[in-house]
Amino acid sequence: MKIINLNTTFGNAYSPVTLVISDFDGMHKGHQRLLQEANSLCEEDGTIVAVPLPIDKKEKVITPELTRNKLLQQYGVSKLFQLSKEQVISIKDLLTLTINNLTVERIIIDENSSIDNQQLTKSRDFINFTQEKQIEVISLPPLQINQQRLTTKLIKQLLASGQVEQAQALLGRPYVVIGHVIHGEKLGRKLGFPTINLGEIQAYVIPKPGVYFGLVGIQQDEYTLEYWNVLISAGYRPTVAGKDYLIEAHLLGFTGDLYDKQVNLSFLHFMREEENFSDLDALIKQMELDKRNGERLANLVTHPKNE
Ligand SMILES: Cc1cc2nc3c(=O)[nH]c(=O)nc-3n(C[C@H](O)[C@H](O)[C@H](O)COP(=O)(O)O)c2cc1C
Ligand SMILES: Nc1ncnc2c1ncn2[C@@H]1O[C@H](COP(=O)(O)OP(=O)(O)O)[C@@H](O)[C@H]1O
Repeated sequence: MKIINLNTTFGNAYSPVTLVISDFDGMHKGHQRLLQEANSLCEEDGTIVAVPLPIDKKEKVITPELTRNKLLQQYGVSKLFQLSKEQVISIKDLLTLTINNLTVERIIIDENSSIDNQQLTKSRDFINFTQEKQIEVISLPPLQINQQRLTTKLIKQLLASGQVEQAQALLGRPYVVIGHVIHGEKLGRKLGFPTINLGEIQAYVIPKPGVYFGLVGIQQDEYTLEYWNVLISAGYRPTVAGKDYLIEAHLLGFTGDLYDKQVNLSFLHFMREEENFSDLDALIKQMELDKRNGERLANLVTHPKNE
């Protein structure tokens, strides 16, 4: 997938194209449907260009840029119009620039996409502009799941309440956080439960504090990924007077050194609330119980390691 920066003028080199417009945060089933529609309408050699609408920089996201772009590519997008981090531009100017730089045959758009709190497809400017350029506009309504509109906000709410299975159903894949293993307080090993601590995860939506069952993928090299069942502790660690929200994971049955490795952590099942234990012995006792419960769950799931 080619990433096109909007500072460049491209003339009509890529004509004709289908633009798919959305915020694409989460790349959930609603986003996937927009791209499926684009794939089914495009000729064999038709080009699908994604235009991610900017997200408020303060907002936590489900899929940071790298993950989102990888998924866009998997769903058949061949070019991505993207703003650099420093670029500040209105949605209107973003669309004008994009459309002026390409020969756009059609636009597939999320009906909910809005500009200045107004539905984009209802905005006079958008209607006039697309009519003037004779661009077909296909506006798709949001998917309805159990009488609820499928939105990124809904998935964020599910994660905030620990409902990771429901989030997984709407994403079409588990909620995954990717980070590097950093050093912590080195207490885990003394308790008999060493944990990899994930760094560089500030951009992510944080799931409800608690203990989860999950899966970790460890990137060994470009071609090798290893999977392990994990107990994830996500939260503030009140028992050891932790301050910041932290995501850490104990790999079931693993020994070895994982510092600095890149890992992806899938949240599969919420096991229990995070507790403030009166002492470390009480915490260890509970972690041993978590381990037995985790091992039971591990026997219920299949994943690449077992296949
Ligand atoms: C399975 C598991 C369950 C945990 N549950 C709690 C908990 O309920 N409350 C808490 O304060 N910390 C909990 N923790 C976090 C531990 O306090 C933390 O892993 C320990 O302080 C080691 O930290 P370190 O990795 O910085 O050495 C849990 C950790 C694991 C692995
Ligand atoms: N089963 C395991 N699960 C997680 N980490 C393990 C495991 N076995 C060994 N390790 C190693 O131990 C480290 C965690 O030990 P810990 O005492 O919790 O230190 P820290 O506080 O730096 O995370 C991990 O980063 C990893 O390199």
